[in-house]
Amino acid sequence: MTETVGTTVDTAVELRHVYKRYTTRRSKRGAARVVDALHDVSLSVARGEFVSIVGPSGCGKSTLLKVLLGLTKRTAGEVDFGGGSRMGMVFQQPLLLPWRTVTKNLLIAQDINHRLSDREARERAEAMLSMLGLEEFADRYPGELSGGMQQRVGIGRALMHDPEILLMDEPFGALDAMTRDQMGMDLLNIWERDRKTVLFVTHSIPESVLLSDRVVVMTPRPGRIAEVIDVDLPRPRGLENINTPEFGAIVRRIRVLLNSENSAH
Ligand SMILES: Nc1ncnc2c1ncn2[C@@H]1O[C@H](COP(=O)(O)OP(=O)(O)OP(=O)(O)O)[C@@H](O)[C@H]1O
Repeated sequence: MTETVGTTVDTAVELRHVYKRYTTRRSKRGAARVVDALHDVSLSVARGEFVSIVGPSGCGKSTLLKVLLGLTKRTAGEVDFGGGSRMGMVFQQPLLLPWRTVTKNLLIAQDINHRLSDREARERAEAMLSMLGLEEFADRYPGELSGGMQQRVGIGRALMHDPEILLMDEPFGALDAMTRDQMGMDLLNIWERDRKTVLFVTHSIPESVLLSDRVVVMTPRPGRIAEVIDVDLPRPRGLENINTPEFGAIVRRIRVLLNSENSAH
């Protein structure tokens, strides 16, 4: 591994002392409202690493992803992308266009920027559908798919342009518990294949432990990093891991951390 100053070439993204303050416009009577969403966040994510972010509602998890995406400007600090900054984003809702078929939904970005030849794009969409187990649904419309299938299309769409980093904001939050577990396993399978760097926001501590190499635990607003927990459970992992004492111990540790951070405020 070649070292450069501060980062290694194997760093996918590094945040250094990142702050985000939202300032809402002054209303007729009141003063401008200020919300400190991120406070001195420093984090280095290695290429191919799966990192989850957990923390209480409103602590700045989505803001962190938005800062990385460039959807919102950080107030201070630095962000470095070591291996390229092409990102794919998956939201809680799959946000598919109901009037386009599954294949055409995968091809949305292609139809806008024509980065690939149409043939290449079509082939990639086909390969994506087969990886997601959705070949038979290529010509169906989103409304004909279950919630889990729709979200799988959402993940496929984010992967279509081979992003260096996959950002996921509560991607399984709208699914029922069983589908959610299954989607976690599907995501792990996809990840085991090409080891994308993943930043995954979730409210579920077991989900974060099952999927991740490390779990970033954040404090209530303004979001700081309370601690980063290593999940050194062997891979490949499966749902049966959840019942092991090692798994339970890590879940408990994160829960205790979140509770103590909550009560400190
Ligand atoms: N565009 C905005 N303008 C003003 N304040 C904002 C804006 N976006 C977010 N905030 C505030 O910043 C704080 C952090 O929000 P954020 O959505 O990042 O939290 P979160 O941890 O993702 O929350 P949740 O878990 O509930 O989704 C919240 O207090 C929120 O109200």
